[in-house]
Amino acid sequence: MSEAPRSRRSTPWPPVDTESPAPHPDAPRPGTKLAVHYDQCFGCGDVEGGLHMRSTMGEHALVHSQFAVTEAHQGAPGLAHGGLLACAFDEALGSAVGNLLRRPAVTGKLETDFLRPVPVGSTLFITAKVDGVAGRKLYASAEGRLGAEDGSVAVRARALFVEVGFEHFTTHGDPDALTKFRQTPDQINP
Ligand SMILES: CCCCCCCCCC(=O)SCCNC(=O)CCNC(=O)[C@H](O)C(C)(C)COP(=O)(O)OP(=O)(O)OC[C@H]1O[C@@H](n2cnc3c(N)ncnc32)[C@H](O)[C@@H]1OP(=O)(O)O
Repeated sequence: MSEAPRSRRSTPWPPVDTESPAPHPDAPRPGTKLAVHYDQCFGCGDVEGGLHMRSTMGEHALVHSQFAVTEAHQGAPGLAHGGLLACAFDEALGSAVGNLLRRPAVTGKLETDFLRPVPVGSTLFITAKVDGVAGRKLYASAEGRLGAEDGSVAVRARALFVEVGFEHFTTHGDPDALTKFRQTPDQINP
């Protein structure tokens, strides 16, 4: 298959004027393996049937994640489910926002382009970056390549994350959320 056309994307990105994303002074150094942000997270935690994603801080403020597609992730026989691929990108994009900016945020909008089928047994190499910041609005994008860092692009995604206070998690989720984040080795924002 030839390289997927960028023409599938017609709208500008980020969609509003933004400032360049300045990495937080405490952002992990390039080469750092990023720890699980919450041990019960479906994307990166030690959850049965979860995605078990692992991420590393790269050069040039890029975050590299890997998603190994197993039989538990199928939609059609032998192929990854698109919703789970979207989940993998939500995780990878969130990891880029959380680790680079160290600002607690949740996904407001997530857009995916599925360019090639992703087979069971393959590994998707996802590279994510923060594209811009406009107040509480944090824009990020990613692409996933099949089998290797320089493999064919199979999926692209972009997302708006919205910065929230920690009361977002304690009010809407678990009142002990802050403690639970702190029990994990590397949380969203200590
Ligand atoms: C190391 C860390 C690794 C972390 C990895 C985690 C990966 C997983 C991340 C997730 O999956 S988070 C879970 C899924 N997301 C949610 O549950 C969020 C649910 N939605 C909300 O809680 C609220 O809608 C939200 C906090 C996103 C926004 O509500 P707010 O009342 O705080 O803000 P508001 O609605 O005023 O929006 C703020 C700005 O964002 C804009 N906005 C919000 N949602 C939007 C949207 N969907 N599309 C476009 N713009 C949007 C909104 O227009 C506005 O723009 P302006 O400031 O210019 O007026």
